[in-house]
Amino acid sequence: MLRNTIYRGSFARMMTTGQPNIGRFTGKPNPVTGKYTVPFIEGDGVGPEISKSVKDIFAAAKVPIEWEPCDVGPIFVNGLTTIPDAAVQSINKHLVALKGPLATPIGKGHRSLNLTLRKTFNLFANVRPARSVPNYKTTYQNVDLVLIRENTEGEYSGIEHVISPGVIQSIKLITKDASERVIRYAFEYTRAIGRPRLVVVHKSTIQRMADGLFVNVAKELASEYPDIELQTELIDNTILNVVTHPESYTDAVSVCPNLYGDILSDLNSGLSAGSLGLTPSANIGDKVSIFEAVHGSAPDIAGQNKANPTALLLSSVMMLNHMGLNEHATKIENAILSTIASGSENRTGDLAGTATTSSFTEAVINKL
Ligand SMILES: NC(=O)C1=CN([C@@H]2O[C@H](COP(=O)(O)OP(=O)(O)OC[C@H]3O[C@@H](n4cnc5c(N)ncnc54)[C@H](O)[C@@H]3O)[C@@H](O)[C@H]2O)C=CC1
Ligand SMILES: O=C(O)CCC(=O)C(=O)O
Repeated sequence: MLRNTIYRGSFARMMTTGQPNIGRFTGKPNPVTGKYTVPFIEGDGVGPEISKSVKDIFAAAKVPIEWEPCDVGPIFVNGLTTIPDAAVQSINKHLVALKGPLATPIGKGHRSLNLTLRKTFNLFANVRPARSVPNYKTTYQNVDLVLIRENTEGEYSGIEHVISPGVIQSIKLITKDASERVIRYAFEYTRAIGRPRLVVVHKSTIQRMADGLFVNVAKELASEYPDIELQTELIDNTILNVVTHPESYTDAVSVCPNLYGDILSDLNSGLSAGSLGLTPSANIGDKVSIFEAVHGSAPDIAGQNKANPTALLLSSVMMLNHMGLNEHATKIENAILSTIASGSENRTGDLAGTATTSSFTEAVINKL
């Protein structure tokens, strides 16, 4: 009974009671202050602006969290991109972090720090829910999509070679271990939020060995989850179905290899909100988890007080639920959703409103 009611009517609240058995938070508050320490990577571009919004709202809501600034500025070790030891130690100590967007230079300089973080902490599953906001009308209504993306390999393995001038080989690495880890998590997650269906999105007609392995692992694991119906779907069919009938996925969780998940989740954001500014995510590992917005550093609007902080705020709500601070999560989530629903003067430009990052933040604080 509980399983069918957990996810309904809430945005990003699926982790409240229905915690999967994998990747649970084991951190403890400081025994003296009663507060949890959470490393905060504010990020680039709009990162500092939307991070300030989170900090202001958390302070107003009296959330028992102390932020620890976390610098992940790139360091090169034997030519490989890595992050400072202090950041690794802080995140390993506190077992959780909140992260703003990190920009990646194109074609030169350091490798993506987003990927480096996911690899460093083995954050194997990226949970990306995309839901319509109640009373905020977009082209599509009642969209409620949950996507889990493999987060450590696939096309993001960073293995590329020049075979000969003008010929590049880029390797999509798929391993049984990583596939098993994310698909098992996806089964557990589907069960925990009370959905009856897990859809494996793939292209094994073409990527016969790589996606074939991913699909076969799912089929093998399915016998351990007789309460969940496993379906497989070619990615091109998924794209068409999700655009024409997004409501047909409201009883399902989807899981897919890395790049498909990156692309599909932006599509899901567009369908649910018409913007990237609302979609949160959780990068889950066995020990550590890092929460971040799906969007990037939005350099086109950085420093202009225009960014929508909701995606990072909802990521922080997912984090609070993950940490068991459910009441604070619900309070902040409700304040955000009712602010967005309250009219265009309280919505940022990406939602066709006139609010600034700071006026939206004020409005949320007034609704706490
Ligand atoms: N997880 C991460 O930290 C990610 C980082 N990136 C990095 O971000 C940089 C910019 O990437 P883009 O491809 O331009 O994608 P982007 O997500 O930064 O921006 C795409 C479009 O969405 C808008 N947008 C994004 N977030 C918004 C917000 N909170 N409020 C209002 N509008 C918003 C932007 O203004 C832009 O028009 C790149 O360096 C990229 O590597 C990109 C995606 C994810
Ligand atoms: O790291 C980047 O530059 C982009 C990362 C990204 O799009 C993602 O995987 O979320």
